[in-house]
Amino acid sequence: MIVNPKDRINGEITVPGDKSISHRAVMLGSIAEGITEVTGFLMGADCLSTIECFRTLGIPIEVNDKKVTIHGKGLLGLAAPAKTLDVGNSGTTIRLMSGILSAQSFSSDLTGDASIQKRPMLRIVAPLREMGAKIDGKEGGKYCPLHIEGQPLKGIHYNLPVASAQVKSAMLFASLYAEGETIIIEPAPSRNHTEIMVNFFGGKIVHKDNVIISSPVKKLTGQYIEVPGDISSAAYFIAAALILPNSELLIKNVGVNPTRDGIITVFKQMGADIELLNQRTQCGEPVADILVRSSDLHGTEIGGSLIPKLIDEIPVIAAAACYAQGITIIKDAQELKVKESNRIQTMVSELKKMGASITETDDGMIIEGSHSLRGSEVESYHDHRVAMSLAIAALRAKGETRIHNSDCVNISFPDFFSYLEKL
Ligand SMILES: O=C(O)C1=C[C@@H](OP(=O)(O)O)[C@@H](O)[C@H](O)C1
Ligand SMILES: C=C(OP(=O)(O)O)C(=O)O
Repeated sequence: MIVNPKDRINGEITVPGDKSISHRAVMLGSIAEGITEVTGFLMGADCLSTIECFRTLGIPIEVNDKKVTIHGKGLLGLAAPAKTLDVGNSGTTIRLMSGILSAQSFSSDLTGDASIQKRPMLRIVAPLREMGAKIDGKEGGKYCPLHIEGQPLKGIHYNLPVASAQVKSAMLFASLYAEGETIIIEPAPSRNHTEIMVNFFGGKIVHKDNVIISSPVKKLTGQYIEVPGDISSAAYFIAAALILPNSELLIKNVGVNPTRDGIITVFKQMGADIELLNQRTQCGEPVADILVRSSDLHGTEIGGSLIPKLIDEIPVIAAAACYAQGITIIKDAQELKVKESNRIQTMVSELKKMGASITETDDGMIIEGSHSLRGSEVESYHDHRVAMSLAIAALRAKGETRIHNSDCVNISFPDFFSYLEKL
């Protein structure tokens, strides 16, 4: 993809549906009784992988435009799969589904693409084993392919070693089937879409401070789910409107769950002019319209419990920080090393090619802003967030930027480049 500089973006947009919420709607819809209708579903490759996996497990799922209809068969209504479940590039799919599959009365195998095969799985394998699951994988369960032999499970008390919504959610899905309560303690709040949606389908998860208590359920009931726009996708256009002078952009219908809104906190900390309008709740999720105007950003420090609330937005924050006055320090973000690429390494190397003054650290990066970047040849490393973040950096660079392997935007935002073009 070739991106040329732009002096402003203006207008009103909506962004595609939230990826995390779309995955969970298919999973819960499949194990609920009756029909679940989902509007605003993200038709990105990751969520389509989740649909295909549940079809392989015998769940009829229809896809029409952005509406998905799931004919749920109840908690134990999934059928033994006739083939290995292929999660493609999606960490959320493999980790969350493992929680459900651990409790079934059949065996299953899960794998995915080259990137998924390098991502850590012991983080879910270990707690699921404690719950009684028979789950194994390559190198003793460190990596997929995973093999799961469904078993009766029991609730446990577990201190999460990393603030990961995927680990928490794998356990919460398993807890629906377990004997007794499952108690999870989080080191810092991570996205709570599973908790919200399980309760919306009739489950019982309570949350007090950093403790989450989930009780087993007898049944879940199909629901109508409206998926809001993904704040992780809105993030690219928020950043673009902030760094390009004379911009004003209204992004309508975006999920602003407080466990996901770290990017707004950080940009405001950097001096951004961002307003949340028309705040409301939709299927238990906070939603708003986001109004962004160009701003003179200054550097900031980002770390601690803010990191899980903006983990997927760090690449685009890094791109914006290149155009801020002064130094931005991002720390406590080691989790970036185990995403689709090592996002600390890949963002630092590619922004450097564009002339950024940016240094990799053990747990993040340090960016000295206000250097004007130059258009360059850069690489996405097949990581959708890296491709889109580089495109945003390119909008204010001098000259043309060529992003190699940019097709990976299909994972979470298939129309990303046509959005950019329209704006
Ligand atoms: O639960 C989810 O939907 C997600 C959780 C996060 O991963 P971790 O749980 O590994 O932090 C995030 O990076 C991913 O894009 C989606
Ligand atoms: C890390 C991501 O997703 P997943 O873990 O589901 O592959 C992402 O979308 O940035």
